[in-house]
Amino acid sequence: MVLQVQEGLLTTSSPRVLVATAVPAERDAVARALTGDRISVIAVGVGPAAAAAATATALARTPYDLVVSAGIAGGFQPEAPVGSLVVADEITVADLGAETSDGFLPVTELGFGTVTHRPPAALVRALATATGARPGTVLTVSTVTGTAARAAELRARHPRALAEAMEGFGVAEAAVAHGVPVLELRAVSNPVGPRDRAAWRIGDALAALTEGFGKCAPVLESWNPYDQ
Ligand SMILES: O=C(O)c1cccc(C(=O)CC[C@H]2O[C@@H](n3cnc4c(=O)[nH]cnc43)[C@H](O)[C@@H]2O)c1
Repeated sequence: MVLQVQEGLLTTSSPRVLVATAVPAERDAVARALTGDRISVIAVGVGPAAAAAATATALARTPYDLVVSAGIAGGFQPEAPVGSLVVADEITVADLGAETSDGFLPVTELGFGTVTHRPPAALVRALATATGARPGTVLTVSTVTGTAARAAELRARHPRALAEAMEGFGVAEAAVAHGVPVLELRAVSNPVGPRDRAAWRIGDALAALTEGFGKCAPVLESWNPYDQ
């Protein structure tokens, strides 16, 4: 719920929410769950750079109160099984930094920028309750993990990681630049680990995304941005 003054009167309305998916199939899965005109869904492209550019462009054109990065994802096993939902309490970029002989250094340890954005905690809890999504860290990667060794390395560096996808951090950077809070909600299509593209359960994950958004839309529409 958003408070506004119109012609001297204090009125309320639902927040305007922008949902950013990577590809049109994910956009359509989210849109299937929505009624009303307060939540808009766009496909912003694959990867953090495309996602940041398209999200920033959308935010520059239209004022939104909240941005949600959404779509399918790889799930770390056994915590995030295929078909389950995860909601990010931390959106962390996993491969922005420098490789050294002592291992990976995130950009923050090089003295630059940020690697994590934190969605509003009360809203994360409300979405987890409404949808059954598990809350935890969702990693953003530019390269889909394809080996057990890389999966183990990511989990060692990010013990709270539940899932990896490719857009959340880019969407979050754009949202933060516009002063707008951000969420990430993902449906798990595949385990993070050895590459087996044929085994991705994209249909099941898209169905879970539609069901999840059906449950979270009322929560988003009644959210008070002052309840961070
Ligand atoms: O081929 C299709 O029908 C189709 C339908 C919906 C989505 C796709 C994608 O390929 C989406 C790519 C998107 O998915 C995320 N993703 C999914 N699994 C992983 C993963 O294991 N590691 C990283 N990212 C993953 C990611 O956000 C991609 O942008 C195809």
